[in-house]
This record gives sequence, structure tokens and C-alpha cells, in this order.
Amino acid sequence: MTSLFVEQLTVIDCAYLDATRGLVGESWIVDIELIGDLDEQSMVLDFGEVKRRIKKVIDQSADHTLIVPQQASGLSLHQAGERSSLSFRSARGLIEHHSPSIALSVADADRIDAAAVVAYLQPRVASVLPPNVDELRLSLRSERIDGAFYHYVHGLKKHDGHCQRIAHGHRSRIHIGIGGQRQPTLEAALAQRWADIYLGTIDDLVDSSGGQCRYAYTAAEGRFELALPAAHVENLPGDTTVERIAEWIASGRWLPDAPAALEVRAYEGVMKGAIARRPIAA
Ligand SMILES: Nc1nc2c(c(=O)[nH]1)N=C([C@H](O)[C@H](O)COP(=O)(O)OP(=O)(O)OP(=O)(O)O)CN2
Repeated sequence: MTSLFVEQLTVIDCAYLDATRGLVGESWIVDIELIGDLDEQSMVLDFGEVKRRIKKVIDQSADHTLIVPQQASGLSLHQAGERSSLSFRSARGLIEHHSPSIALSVADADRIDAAAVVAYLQPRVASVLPPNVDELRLSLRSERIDGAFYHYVHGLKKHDGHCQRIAHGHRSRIHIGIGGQRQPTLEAALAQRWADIYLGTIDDLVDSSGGQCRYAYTAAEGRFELALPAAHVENLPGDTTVERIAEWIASGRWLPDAPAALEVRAYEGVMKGAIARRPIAA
């Protein structure tokens, strides 16, 4: 038996419900190992097939979904055909979500962590493997980040892919500079402000009474609605693409005394993002 490995086969950019943290955005890097006999090509599985089969299953299941702990005591979940509705009591307050069912991954767990997502994915990935593969080892890890980062959840209603889903998210590093010098204090301040944040688009905010913010829109996959505590939210003026997020950070409007110049390198999950600069005032 020989073992084949692929490091960082893909990244799962998702959101999940957590009893303490509320709605959490996450980016898990997926590594895989396949153990089996060699096929007629002297391979455990052609790397091309690994991508076609395994990455595809992951991209079409947990990736860009809201992952729900089915056994959690605070969860009330109703799935009727192609529509799903849920409410979830967290220490941060009540979260409600209504969407097409494909926007949810329902895991047989009382809390969501990397192990619960591996257990969710394991049978789905195993079902697309050829018979010569005896064992599948999936592991999820977070990107190593030495500086500041935040976890955010958002939805891009105009996106024609899975990013249209109102509750998917990322774990993202942030670089903020002035005159080419990183500013760890500013980076830490933003990371603290955006620890487990929902980045909402003001146009999608349909109600903000009673301490809750409710967002709703119709996208190509159907109708999406999300309500969560106002303290869990930052509302941005436009779409929450990483380009707009970088511009918003560079605008300095989150700082009491914004410096005249700010250079921002904002990430969306792992190894990709956008750069924006605040122009130097005259
Ligand atoms: N220019 C931009 N493109 C995209 C943005 C964006 O902000 N600016 N955002 C998204 C989505 O929010 C999405 O979450 C990013 O997902 P990503 O993993 O990059 O997309 P894929 O799943 O298609 O890529 P994989 O390599 O398969 O993971 C999309 N685009």
C-alpha cells in the first residue's frame, strides 16, 4: 500500500453557528491523504482526478455554506423541500437564517469545529473514490498567521456563484501600513473590532429594530434572509467584496483620528485579497 498526499487541495470558506461566538466565518485549508494499491497507471489516483473528484465534492458541499450543528440545544431547524429556516440561541443573542437548503450543511454534531466538518465530509468524499483506495485521511487546518486577523461572515447577492449565500465567511489576515511601515496597533484594533463580525450591506438591511439587524435579498439561488444582534454587525455602504472592504478600511472611518495616509492589504480567506490606499490629504 502506498500513500498519496495533496496539501492545500482547497480552502473551505464557510460560516458556522457557535454557542459562544454566534455566527463565525472560517477558512479551513484542506489536506488529504489517500492510501491504496496502485492502479494500471501506477498511481493511487491521478492528481487531476483528485482535483476533479475530491475538490469538486468539497466545493459543492461544505464550501460556501452555513454549517449547522444539528445536535446543538439552541438550534431549531426546519427543512421543507428546497427551503430551510433556522433559529439559533447563542451567548451573543438570537440568529435567524432562511435560505435555499443548498446553502446549509447540516452536521451530526453538537458543535462545529474542524473535526465535525471532517466527519461531515468523510462519507461524501469516500463515495467518489475508486475501489483501489482503501483509506481516506482528510484534515482541516487554519492558516498560520503571525499578525492580526479576523473572522467575518457576509454574502454577495450579485455573485453568480456560491458567494451569493448570505452567510458564508472567511478567516482573514489584515495588513495596514503608513508610509510603507506595518502598523500592528491599527491592525490589532481592527481585528478586535471585527472579531466574529457580520459585514452587512446597508442596501440589504431591511430592519434594525429591537437590537437586531435583519438582511434580506433575492439572488440567483433564491431568497436569503439573516437576522442577528446589532452588536454582531458592521454595516458597509456597498457590496462586501474584498475590494470594497479594503477601501472601507483605508477610508479610516472606523478610527477616531484617521491618519492622512493608510495602505491596506485586506485578505479574503487564504492568499488572496485586495489593496486600497487612503489618499494623502493636501
Ligand atoms: N474580485 C473578487 N472576486 C470574488 C470576491 C471578491 O470579493 N472579489 N469574493 C468572492 C466570494 O466572497 C468567495 O467567498 C470567494 O471564494 P473563492 O474561494 O475564492 O471562490 P471559489 O470557491 O470559486 O474558488 P476555489 O479556488 O474553488 O476555492 C468570489 N470572488
